[in-house]
Amino acid sequence: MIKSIDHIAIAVSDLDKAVERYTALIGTTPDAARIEEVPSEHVRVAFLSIGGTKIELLEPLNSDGPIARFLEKKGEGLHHIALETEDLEEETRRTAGEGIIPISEPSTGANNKKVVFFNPKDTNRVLIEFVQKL
Ligand SMILES: CC[C@@H](C(=O)O)C(=O)SCCNC(=O)CCNC(=O)[C@H](O)C(C)(C)COP(=O)(O)OP(=O)(O)OC[C@H]1O[C@@H](n2cnc3c(N)ncnc32)[C@H](O)[C@@H]1OP(=O)(O)O
Ligand SMILES: [Co+2]
Repeated sequence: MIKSIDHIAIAVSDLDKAVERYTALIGTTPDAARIEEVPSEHVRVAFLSIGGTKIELLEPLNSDGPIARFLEKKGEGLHHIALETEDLEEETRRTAGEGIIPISEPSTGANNKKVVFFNPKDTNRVLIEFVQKL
């Protein structure tokens, strides 16, 4: 079952500036952001909590990954929506039954969570991530 919206992700070219801007917008301070690098996705990421969900700001670590490609082609902006589930395997089996198949096998995302992505072509041109706490 999908429980909640875990995060809404925005691709940015300068993470530190984006953290300043978004914490100013939300009404908190930059030290409220949880920042980490996820080399497997070629990103540096900041999470800002809002109520029960989060904004995820994504900056490319290098020119190889999906965020670098996205910025090059589309520029900064909304990148994906992540939905939280308690059982990623069960949920992806369920979606496969509906003809919606993940792009790749589950991998480890930020905060050591298990994540999987769906092709935006299958979801009305919005990239969807499923995420499970381990
Ligand atoms: C921090 C870790 C983790 C977490 O814990 O939360 C993350 O969030 S990591 C986030 C970054 N990782 C990913 O995005 C992984 C999944 N993404 C992919 O596999 C690829 O980016 C992609 C979606 C399959 C597209 O890759 P690729 O085919 O290499 O890029 P193209 O530029 O050729 O795009 C093809 C097609 O897809 C459209 N597209 C690309 N990105 C998006 C997007 N974010 N939202 C909507 N549509 C997107 C792109 O416009 C192309 O469309 P057409 O031009 O119509 O073919
Ligand atoms: Co994400």
